[in-house]
Amino acid sequence: MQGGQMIVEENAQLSTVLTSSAKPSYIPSLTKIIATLGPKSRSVDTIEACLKAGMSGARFDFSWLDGDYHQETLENLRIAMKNAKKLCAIMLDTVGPELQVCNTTGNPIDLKADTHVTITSNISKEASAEVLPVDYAEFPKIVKKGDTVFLGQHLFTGHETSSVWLEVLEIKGENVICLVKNTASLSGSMITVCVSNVKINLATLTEKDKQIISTWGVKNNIDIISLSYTRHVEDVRELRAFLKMKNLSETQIYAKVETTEGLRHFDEILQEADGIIFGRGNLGIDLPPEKVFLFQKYAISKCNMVGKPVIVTRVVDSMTGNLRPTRAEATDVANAVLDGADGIMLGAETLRGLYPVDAVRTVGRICAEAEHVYNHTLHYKKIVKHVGEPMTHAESVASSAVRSAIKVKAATIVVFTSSGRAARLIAKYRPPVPIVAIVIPHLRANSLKWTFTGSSQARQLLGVRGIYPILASPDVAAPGSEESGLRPAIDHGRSAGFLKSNDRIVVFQKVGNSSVAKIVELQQFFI
Ligand SMILES: Nc1ncnc2c1ncn2[C@@H]1O[C@H](COP(=O)(O)OP(=O)(O)OP(=O)(O)O)[C@@H](O)[C@H]1O
Ligand SMILES: CC(=O)C(=O)O
Ligand SMILES: [K+]
Ligand SMILES: [Mg+2]
Repeated sequence: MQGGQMIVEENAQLSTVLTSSAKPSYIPSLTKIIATLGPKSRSVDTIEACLKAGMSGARFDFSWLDGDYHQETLENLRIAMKNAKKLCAIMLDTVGPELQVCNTTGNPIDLKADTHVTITSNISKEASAEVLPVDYAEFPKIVKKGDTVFLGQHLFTGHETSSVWLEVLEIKGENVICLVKNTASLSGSMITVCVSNVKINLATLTEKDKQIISTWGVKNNIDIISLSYTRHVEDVRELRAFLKMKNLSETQIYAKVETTEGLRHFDEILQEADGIIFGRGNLGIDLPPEKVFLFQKYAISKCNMVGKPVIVTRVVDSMTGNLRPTRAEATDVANAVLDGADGIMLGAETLRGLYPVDAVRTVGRICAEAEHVYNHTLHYKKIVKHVGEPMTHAESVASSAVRSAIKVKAATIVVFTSSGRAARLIAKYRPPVPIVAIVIPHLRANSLKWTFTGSSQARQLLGVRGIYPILASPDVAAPGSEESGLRPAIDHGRSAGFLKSNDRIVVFQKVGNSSVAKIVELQQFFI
C-alpha cells in the first residue's frame, strides 16, 4: 500500500519524542475534531471550552432525544461560538435503519452473565432483565442461532458495563432467546441493537429522518448531514433530491459507511457524497476485528485521492469514563492521521462521557504530533500521480501554490473562495501549514428574499484537514484593491498569533477565469 515508502517523514527525529509538545495555540491541530453534543456537553461553558480545545464540528445525533432538546443545545452552541469567536460546523446525524430496545420507562436494565434474556418483536411488552422489546417486527427473521447481538449506548464493545453482547440460542416465533455473555447495566431510553451482517429491510433515509430534516434541518439551515448506514449510492442520491426539495441544496452529505454493504459499494458512494464518515462503531461489528484497519486505509486513501474529507469515529472510547486514553487508543488516533484522515469524530466520549473537553483536547494534541511527522511530500506526490496530466488550470496552480508554500517556508496559504471549492483543492495537496480560506459572500435570491451565501460554505470547510475559514464581509466581494481583500486574513492571523511581521504567505485566488498563486511578504502589512 505504501510501497515501502515511509508514512512518517524520514527526518522525524527521536529527539522530538522527548521534547514537550507544542504550546496550546489558536490552531490546536490541522485535523478536525467533530464532537457529538449531548447531556454532558450542552452547556454554553462546556461547548465554549470544547471550541477552544479544538472542536470544529458539532454532531447532533437524532438517535438520541428530540428536536427540542437538540435545539436548546444548538442555541447554546451559537452563544458559545460568539463567546469563543470560533466557527463550528453543524452536523445532523440521521437515525437511519437503526434498531432500538423500547425501554419506555427508561429504568436501568441489569443483565447478568450466563443468564438468558429474550429479545421480542412484541413491543407491547415492557423492557426488563428477562424481556427486551425491539422496534423491528422482522427481528426474529433476520437473526439465526449462533449470531452475536450487541446492545448499548454508542459503545458496544461488550467488555465494559454499559453494553452487552448476547449469543442467539433459539428463535421461537416473535421471541429470540439469547445467552448473556457479560454483566452490564443498560441505562436510558436509547439502547441501540446491533447484529453483524444482517440485512435490515428499512430505508436508509427513514420517515422519521425526513421529518427531522424538514423541521429541525430546515429551521437551522444545517451545514452537513451525516447519512447513517449509507449502503448504496442511491441512498445519497435520494437524500440529495430530498434536500433540494426542502430548499437545502447547499447542505453537504457525508455518507456514513458503517456496514459491509456500504463497504461493497464504497467507490460509488464516494463519487456522490461530499464526504465520508468511516463509522468504526458499527463496522467493527460487521467486520472481523483484523479487517477494520485494512478498510480504513483503503477508504481514507480513496477519499484523499479525490480530495473529499474523511472522518474516523470511535477513537477514545475509554475516555468516556477516564481522563486518559489507553496507549492503544492514543496510537490509533495518530495512525488515523498518518493514514490521511481529515477529522476525528467523538461520540460517547463527549455526548455522555465524564470528560468531554479533555477528550477533545487530548485527541487534538495527538493529531498535532502526528501532523508534525506526516509525510506531506509523499502525499503530494501520490495526488499528483493520481490526477495525472493534463491537469486543469486550477488544479495545476493549486498544487503549485502548495509547493511554493513549502519551498519559501510560508506561514500559511490564503485562498479566496466562494463555494469553498478552491480551498478544498488546496487542501487536497495537504500543505503542512494552515490554509486560511476567505469566504466571499454572494448575493442570492430565492422566491421570498435576498440573502448572502457564505456562512454555510465557511462552516462546511471545517470538515477538511488544514482549512481555517473566515467569512468575509460582503463589501470585500467588490475589492477596491487586491490587498484590501487580504487584510482580514492577515489581521486575523496576527491577532490569533499564527502570523508575524517577518512571515510570508502564499495567496491563491481566481482573477476572472484564471487561477493565480503569488507569494506575499507580510512586512508591508505591518507598518
Ligand atoms: N484579493 C481579493 N480580494 C477580494 N476578493 C477576491 C480577491 N481575489 C479573489 N476574490 C474573490 O474571491 C471569490 C472567489 O470565488 P470563486 O467563485 O472564484 O471561487 P470558488 O468558489 O472557490 O470556486 P468555483 O468558482 O470553482 O466555485 C471571487 O468572488 C473573487 O472575486
Ligand atoms: C459514529 C457511528 O455511527 C459509528 O461509529 O458507527
Ligand atoms: K445516528
Ligand atoms: Mg454507527
